Parts: sequence; structure tokens; C-alpha cells
Amino acid sequence: MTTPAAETSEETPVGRSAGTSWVLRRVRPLGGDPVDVVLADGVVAAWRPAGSTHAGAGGLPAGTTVLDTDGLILLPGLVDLHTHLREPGREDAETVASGTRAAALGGYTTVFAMANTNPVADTAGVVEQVWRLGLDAGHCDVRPVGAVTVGLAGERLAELGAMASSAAGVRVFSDDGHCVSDALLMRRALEYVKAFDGVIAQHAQEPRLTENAQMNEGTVAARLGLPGWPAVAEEAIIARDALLAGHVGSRLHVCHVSTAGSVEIIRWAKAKGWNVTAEVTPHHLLLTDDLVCSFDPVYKVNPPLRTAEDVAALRAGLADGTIDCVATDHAPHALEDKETEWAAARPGMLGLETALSVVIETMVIPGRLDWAGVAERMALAPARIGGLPRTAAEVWSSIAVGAPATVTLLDPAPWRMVEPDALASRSRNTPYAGRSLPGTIRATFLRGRPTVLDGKIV
Ligand SMILES: NC(=O)N[C@@H](CC(=O)O)C(=O)O
Ligand SMILES: [Zn+2]
Ligand SMILES: [Zn+2]
Repeated sequence: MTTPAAETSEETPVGRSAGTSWVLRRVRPLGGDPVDVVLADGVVAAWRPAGSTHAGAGGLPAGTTVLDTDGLILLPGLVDLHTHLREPGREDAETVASGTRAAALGGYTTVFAMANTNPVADTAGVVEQVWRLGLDAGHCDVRPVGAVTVGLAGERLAELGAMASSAAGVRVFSDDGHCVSDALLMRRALEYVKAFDGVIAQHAQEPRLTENAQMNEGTVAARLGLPGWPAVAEEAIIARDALLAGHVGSRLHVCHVSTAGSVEIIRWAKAKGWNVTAEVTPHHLLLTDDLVCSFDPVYKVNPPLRTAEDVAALRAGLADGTIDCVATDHAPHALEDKETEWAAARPGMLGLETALSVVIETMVIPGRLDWAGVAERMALAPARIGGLPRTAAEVWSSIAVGAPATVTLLDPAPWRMVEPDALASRSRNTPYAGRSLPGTIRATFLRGRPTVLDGKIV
């Protein structure tokens, strides 16, 4: 991927050939020792001694392209449990095609597409439509999330069974953007999805406690005079839902955990042996509520940015596994919905193209996670929680021979300035504009087919 060294000058520069077999020369699987990895017929076909493989070498399928991937880290393709693709309904903000291009450039090979579209993804018809749009775009796998309640209205259960048995094979259900606040409805949803090992992904926000809320409740909100969104509004719902999941023996997943208290509750629920999993977003790992002092709506997000103490607890929870995974909550918004006064702006931030970099900055560089830990938190755990095929998920972790060639190649070294206009997303609402972040994705492969080469969409 870098300029080929003299002794490997016969290698094909990245992008010139579109062979069906690839050699990743001197790549570092999970950050380990360099090795040559052969990708053929959609799987990891062989590991060879580092640097031993060159174009025309014996035992390679005809048309093999040798990539100089010296120093790059090979990770399983990332899996995002929480992406907003906005199609159908707000194609001006994002489409399945543009959002999955952003995903591939961020190293993702699967995204779970949230249900708060227009129409809402609350029927087999809509989830199949989103799933097919993903197949047509071809940049990564799209697994639709089904709504828990009809129209996200929180009144009647949606047709969960029909969505599960549709071609889209839905396993994750969420009213994300809204909380399933009715305890009986939440109980029924948890009971219902047991039949097909589904999971309810809850947007934990007690509605009455957050009426008119504009930012985290605390000293910054008091100073700015903005109505606060208290931590207890998240924590009360997580505690209730953990109790319900334990009571009915079903699977609960907690979306975008944002407070230190939530981490404590999830730790307690896991200690009880209940099937409770959780995600944290990159922005909640890095950013704090004092950014709101700028009144720049790019920092408006739900749940809101919290305090430095919360950030520290989230990092510790992700490191020790209390929080199972990182999920982007990629939430594109059109300019008119974001570049307006604070109170009128929609909450949400872009995330797909910067997630791995933020995890490197907050978790890898400070020594909280190694590369195997990154693979677990950003690929393997979300695959398990989302119900992706088990065997595939297991082999991805090792990038072993026979595993699907669904991988991403990261150059961990360079820091790059985030430029909103250079993003593949249709929207521009990144909170990292003008910030320097470490690491860059050089290539992504989906079952042996490159979706990104040399940092560009194929
Ligand atoms: N995160 C956000 O602030 N917004 C999300 C909804 C959500 O995740 O709750 C959106 O759809 O825009
Ligand atoms: Zn949400
Ligand atoms: Zn969301």
C-alpha cells in the first residue's frame, strides 16, 4: 500500500488490478508479527512467512495481486450495531449507498441500520427494502433494525415475528430516538423476541425527566441557563430494563451508554448473570459537555455529552468489558437541521468515518485496549450481539485460515485532520472538524472483494 520497496518492485500498486485473489504482504494480523496473508475465493486462504510472497510466486492463483501492506494492521471487518442511514425518507441527509460508503471507508463491513426512517422500519416490507438497498450498493452488509413499536409511537408492538422471518432476518429491534417507556410493552417485547433469539436495543431516556432537555444536567447547563438532561433519566430506564430482562430471561442491549452510573448498573446486571449488553459511542469516549459553551449545534447529541468523570467511567467500562462494544450512532443531519440555533437543531453526530480513530486515541494509545481488544469491541462483540452467523463471528476474531476474508487494513501511525468536505457521508455534522485524529483505513475487504483500496472506495 506504501511505495513498494526495491526488492518488491514487481508488485502491483494498489488499485491497478482487480484480481480475485490478494496477498497482503508483511501485514500484522491483530497487530502481531508480520506475515503474508493470502485472500482467495472469499476466504483467508493461507498464511506465509513474512515477505516470502511476490507476484508470480508458486502456489498462488492466477491473477493474484500482491499488496505491499508492510506495517499495516489487519483487523476483522468492523461491525456497527447502531447506524442511521436515513433511507427511506431523508435521502438529502444520507442514503444507504452514501452511508455504507462512509462505513467501508471507516473499516466497517456490516452496519445495523436503525429503524427511525420515514416510513419507519416497522414492517417486513420496509426492512426488506433497506436490506435490498444495501445489497444493491454493495459497500458493506446492511442488517436492518426493526422498530419495537408501530411508528415508534410506543403504543403497540410492531410485527416483530414477520420482520424476523423476512428476507432481512431481523434480530435487533429498537425504537431508537425514542424510549420504549411503557414497562409492560417493554416486557412483552423482551418476551416476544426470545423465540428467535432477538434482542431489544433500548434508547434509555425517561421521557418525563427529559422534557425540553437541551444538554447534560450539571454545572455547565446551570451556567449556560439551558434545561438539563439528568443522568438519572438514563440510569432509571437501564435499571428497570435490566430487571425486566432478568425477570423474563431475555436479551437487552443498551444503546449509547453515557453516564458513570449507567456503567455501574450494567456491571451489577451482568454480575447477576442477566443477558444485558451495552455499547458506547466514540463521541461519548472523547468529548465533554463543556463544548456546549460554544453553542455550536454540532455538539448537540442524544444522549448529551457528559462530564469528564463520565468519560473516564465509560473508558474503564469499555476496557473491562462491562460495556461490550463501540457503536457509532452515526446520525447524519442536513445543514438546515443542524446549522441553526441550538434549541432548534436536531441531535446527532456523524461517526462511521472517524470511529476507529477515536478508539485509537482514547483506548489504544493510552494502553486500555490492545488490537485484539479493538477487534473484540468493534467487530466480534457487535457481531454476536446482533446475531450474525456464529461460526463466522468466531473465526473473524482470529483471522485464521478458512475465515471469511472480511477484513480491514489500518495504518495506525499517521494523524490526519478531519475535513468535513472530504467525508463520504452526505452530511457534514462531524464534531471532529479541524481536529487531528490518529490512524487511517487503507483497505477493506468484504468476503474477499475489496470495497476500499488505497483509502478510496472501489
Ligand atoms: N443520537 C442522536 O442524537 N440522534 C439520533 C437518534 C438517537 O440515536 O437517539 C438520530 O436519529 O438523529
Ligand atoms: Zn438513541
Ligand atoms: Zn441512534
